Amino acid sequence: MGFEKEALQFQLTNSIEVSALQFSYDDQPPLFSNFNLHISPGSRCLLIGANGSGKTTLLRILAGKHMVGGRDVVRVIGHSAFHDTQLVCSGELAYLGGSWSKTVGSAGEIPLQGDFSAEHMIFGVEGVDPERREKLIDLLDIDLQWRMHKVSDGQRRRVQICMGLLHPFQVLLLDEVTVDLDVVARMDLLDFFKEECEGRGATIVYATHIFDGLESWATHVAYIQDGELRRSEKLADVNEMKSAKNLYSVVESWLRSETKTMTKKAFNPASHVRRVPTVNDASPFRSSRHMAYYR
Ligand SMILES: Nc1ncnc2c1ncn2[C@@H]1O[C@H](COP(=O)(O)OP(=O)(O)OP(=O)(O)O)[C@@H](O)[C@H]1O
Repeated sequence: MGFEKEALQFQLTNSIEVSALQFSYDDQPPLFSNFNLHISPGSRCLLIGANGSGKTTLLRILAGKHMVGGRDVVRVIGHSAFHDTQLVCSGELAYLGGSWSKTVGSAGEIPLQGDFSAEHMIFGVEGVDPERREKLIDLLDIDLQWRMHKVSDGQRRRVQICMGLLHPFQVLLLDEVTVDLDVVARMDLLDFFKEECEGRGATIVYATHIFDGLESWATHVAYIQDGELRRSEKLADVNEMKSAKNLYSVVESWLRSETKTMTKKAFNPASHVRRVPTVNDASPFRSSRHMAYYR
């Protein structure tokens, strides 16, 4: 199936459209109920939310990894993310997730075991423009002789990222993949993403807890709380940004006000949504949304 990319590009108002999404994991209450999201072409959208708010799940749904309702619920560049498998096969929709064992863009599932070189991995991806491949190898400062089972986490991550970007994506979903990268690699990669959006009209959704350098990088923010979209707007329109030091402090204030709201709800006898905290909740081993700040 040919996608007639350029014709589509002109017609599309949104490269990502989520309409009335419902989703729950087995035997759990719904994580998303009537969730809507629209992201326009060329956007670099930060997906923000506390730990467990649903960012990874949403990105995986956008990546077509979960079937959710009919063909019109999740549309990516005009196609059903789940049903139109060509989206992923062609590399137009790429997903870079948090772990090496996950699907790497259009390259499929990457096995972890075995003594493979970086060269073997990277050159194993077919149908790639050699110039783009060289550019990425250079950008990510990859030594093709690296043995994948002997390199550091950050070096392994560079190879993973390189493979995921080999095909020129139209939509790229990033689930905190820059976490192991050093500052230079991270900034160079962010610059590359910016070029891809500005030059080719590509769209990026980036879930992260690290906000350094993102004020001037991101064009939009989408903030979710417990599976609900709280804000979705241009970064330039975020009011709090006008008086805040940086994006980090704005996000910190959003997440802190979540905690306050939750505490109020927990102590409100009329509320059946939140349970009242117990003594055990003071345990240092209990998961906390503020772990987000330390990642
Ligand atoms: N495979 C799964 N089965 C059941 N529940 C899951 C599964 N994956 C995630 N969840 C639950 O869904 C909710 C959202 O998880 P998700 O991983 O999407 O959050 P997140 O915003 O990406 O969090 P983080 O910032 O910690 O990465 C959490 O309550 C989590 O426990």
